Amino acid sequence: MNNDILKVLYSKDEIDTACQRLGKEISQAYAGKVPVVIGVLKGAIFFMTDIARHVDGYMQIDFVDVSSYHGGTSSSGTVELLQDINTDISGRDVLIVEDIVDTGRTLRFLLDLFDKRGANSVKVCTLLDKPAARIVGADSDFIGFSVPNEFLVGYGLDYDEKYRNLPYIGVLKPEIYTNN
Ligand SMILES: O=P(O)(O)OC[C@H]1O[C@H](OP(=O)(O)OP(=O)(O)O)[C@H](O)[C@@H]1O
Ligand code: HPA
Repeated sequence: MNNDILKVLYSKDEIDTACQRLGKEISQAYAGKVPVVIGVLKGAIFFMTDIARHVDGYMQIDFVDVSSYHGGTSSSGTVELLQDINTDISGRDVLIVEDIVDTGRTLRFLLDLFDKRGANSVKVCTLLDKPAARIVGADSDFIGFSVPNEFLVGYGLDYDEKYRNLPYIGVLKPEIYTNN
């Protein structure tokens, strides 16, 4: 285990099992449809590619890059659109794929953006949901794990751009971010 990690919250096997379950739920929800599945960079890249392989049927994929955490463990409060999707989503069924919903600000921003563009439906799949940290209302339709209000890293989630490549999700030792 990486030395900066206090404890592993979800192992690679537990994440794989959650991806299989969510893949089934999504396959059923979109049976006969071709959703536009939009991964939210950068955190959701690992989850997006894993879950897509558990969904039956056709899908189109795209990515959007937004950011609101600038190196720290708390949201700046402002969501910046760094890179937009290339797909025309008017009349389409959109599935947003997130690694984590924390304050809800990022998800609220994306839900409003895609609604304004005339999507037929916009649903959300998140691996992690942190309800105790919610500041802005933003609900997900497909949820991997409901997590405690702690700062998590691994499997896409970073602190200061580090730890994204850990194969598990862990709690970062508080001294790592309090010393910086
Ligand atoms: O619910 P919120 O408080 O808005 O937090 C959730 C968002 O924060 C993280 O992204 P971040 O802005 O850190 O960018 P990154 O994915 O590139 O790390 C995460 O990937 C979510 O998109
Ligand atoms: O717990 C978290 N860890 C990493 N990035 C995040 N972005 C929002 N919440 C988190």
